[in-house]
Amino acid sequence: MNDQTPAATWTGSTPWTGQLNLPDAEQRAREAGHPLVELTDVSKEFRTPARKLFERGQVVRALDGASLTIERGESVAIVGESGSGKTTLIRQLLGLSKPTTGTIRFAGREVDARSGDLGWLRRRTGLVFQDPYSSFNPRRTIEQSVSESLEGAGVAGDHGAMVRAVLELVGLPASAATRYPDAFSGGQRQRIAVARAIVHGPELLVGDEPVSALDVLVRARVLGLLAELREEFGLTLVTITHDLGIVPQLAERTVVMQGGKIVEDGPTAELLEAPTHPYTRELVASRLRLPDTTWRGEASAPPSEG
Ligand SMILES: Nc1ncnc2c1ncn2[C@@H]1O[C@H](COP(=O)(O)OP(=O)(O)OP(=O)(O)O)[C@@H](O)[C@H]1O
Repeated sequence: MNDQTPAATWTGSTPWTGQLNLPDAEQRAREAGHPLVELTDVSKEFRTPARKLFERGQVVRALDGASLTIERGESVAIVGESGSGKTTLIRQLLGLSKPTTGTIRFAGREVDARSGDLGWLRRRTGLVFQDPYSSFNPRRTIEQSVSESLEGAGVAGDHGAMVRAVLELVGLPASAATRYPDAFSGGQRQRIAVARAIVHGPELLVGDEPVSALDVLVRARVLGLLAELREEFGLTLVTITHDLGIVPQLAERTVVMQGGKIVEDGPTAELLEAPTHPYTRELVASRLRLPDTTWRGEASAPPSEG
């Protein structure tokens, strides 16, 4: 089977039950006045290991006073050079790491990474990693891997049926559930990674370079899938990318990071057309000068579907 399937055309017979986990009317009313995500003056410092005895390691300020508000249903791209703090920002946002200073709120509720009780946030968020090859355990079936999100979010019910339904939702046959990752091409694995990130019905889907390992055609299809999921289920998307070329298709709003700071934040079209910060101007200019350097062929041949 090659990756020709149109994005998010759900033709399965089992309804995708992930959406049943969304907040009920009472909770929605309680949260109505709050943005989905709110970072206020968030900084994160790391201390690098000391090289000599009695010496203290150096402090790296990975995030420096970042404030960001994301409303429900928005799609936001986060761009910036390597080391600018993009991953650190989303790790704070998902409660995977505690900021040194500042606060993070999700739907008005404070995210405390040390509370040990972030099940509520796991249920409401999903994450897609960059590498479709290393992000799956080769010894676990697709059903086992995708089910992990349901277990992590504490979702009750028939996990097998939920996995099959979500696989169909992302354009794969339900029979993919019983196969192993090496049966799938890079693009198909990224569809499965999307399935794993949404199976439990999150409202926020975060992607850390989710398409940068894919060739241009497959990349466009996976971006199309994300756009359709957003439209159909009202998902909020936050996506890190190095590639300014995909930003117009991906997000109507772009946040530019440099040295741990958010240096520009605005509508994508305006930001690319008339960047105001010198660093954004530099990024846009270098994009225009360079060919598409991230192009790569698919690393495995498309398998045949028996
Ligand atoms: N656990 C850590 N310990 C020490 N320094 C860290 C740690 N995590 C991140 N850093 C440093 O913080 C800075 C920001 O890193 P981060 O990974 O957030 O950047 P990035 O923009 O996501 O980069 P890339 O695009 O390469 O993934 C970098 O200087 C990085 O070396």
